[in-house]
Amino acid sequence: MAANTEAALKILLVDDQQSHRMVLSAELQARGHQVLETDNAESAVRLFVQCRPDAVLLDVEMPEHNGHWAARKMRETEPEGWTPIIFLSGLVGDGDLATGIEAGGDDYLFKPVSPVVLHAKLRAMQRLCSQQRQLVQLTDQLKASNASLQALSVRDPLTGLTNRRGLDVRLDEELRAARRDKQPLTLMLVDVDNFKLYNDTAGHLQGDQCLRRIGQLLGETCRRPRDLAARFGGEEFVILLPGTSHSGAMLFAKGLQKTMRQLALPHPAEGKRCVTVSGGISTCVPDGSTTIESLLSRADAALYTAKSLGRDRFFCFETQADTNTGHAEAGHYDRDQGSSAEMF
Ligand SMILES: Nc1nc2c(ncn2[C@@H]2O[C@H](COP(=O)(O)OP(=O)(O)OP(=O)(O)O)[C@@H](O)[C@H]2O)c(=O)[nH]1
Repeated sequence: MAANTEAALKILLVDDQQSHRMVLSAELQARGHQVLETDNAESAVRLFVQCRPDAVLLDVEMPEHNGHWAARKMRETEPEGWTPIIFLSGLVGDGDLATGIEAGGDDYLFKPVSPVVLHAKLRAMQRLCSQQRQLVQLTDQLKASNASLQALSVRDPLTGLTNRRGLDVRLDEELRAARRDKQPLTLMLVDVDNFKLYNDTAGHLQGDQCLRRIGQLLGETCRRPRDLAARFGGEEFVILLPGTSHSGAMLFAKGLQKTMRQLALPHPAEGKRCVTVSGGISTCVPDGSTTIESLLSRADAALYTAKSLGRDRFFCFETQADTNTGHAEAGHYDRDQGSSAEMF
């Protein structure tokens, strides 16, 4: 490349007169630019799409379609991008200039083109182009940062589960969907038993570790795409099971208890063997009067009962069934929606 301040560009040169093209092309190539040439508007648009040049030098007066037409078409192919288009014209009227800019052109060069003016304009376009690229890059970075901030804002840092804020959003969505589709929705409040004792005996850091492990287990237990495990706060978790009936919820809870037993997290307090959890279940096909608060308060009441009955169990508000007494076992173990075993 010759000694100048322009970086090499890929330039699409469109002019129906071969002699003009030859002069300009030679001038541009002497400065190290790569030149793509064509003599008509239609093939110019095709080349523009195929080769994505860095800049376009576009004759205005051409047979068939003129340069303004080509500029319009080029702009249509890059709604979010911007490639500099400089018109080459023998016309000097204000009206022509305005029409060209209106059609998507950025500047005008009047024939015969002065090499000094040509390179000055190319440099100016390059500057604008690189600023625009930086802006696009910054915008992309900003979008990525926003997306990760958004993800962080709904994540509980200790367990990695969805936090209360994320839960509120999902609860609202699932409640609306269940109401609309007339499908059951199960909400469980899961609380670690005797956790104050755990902390008091093993210390808060060890307590955190225990919560992390339980959070992981709950997350892994929620296998269906719309199932959700969330940290409700403190040592309390929420499990949301869309499309899951009373019987399905009991089946899920029993499975969870089994996994907890297999995990056998030791409880550090004297007289205690393993960490257990209790759960309150609320299942309903929501109607117009069902709210997030009413679901949570029924699950909370059921959790209170589970605790009072001796902990290490799940209790269902609507059926008053207890996972440890076998009340709900009479053939109601199909978690799938629409089962004939549903109890509503
Ligand atoms: N380590 C740790 N402890 C927490 C966290 N959040 C809440 N806790 C503790 O969890 C304990 C909950 O105690 P309680 O509400 O009395 O419940 P519990 O001791 O589990 O008793 P039951 O629920 O009746 O079985 C309190 O000591 C809280 O300080 C946390 O993020 N990390």
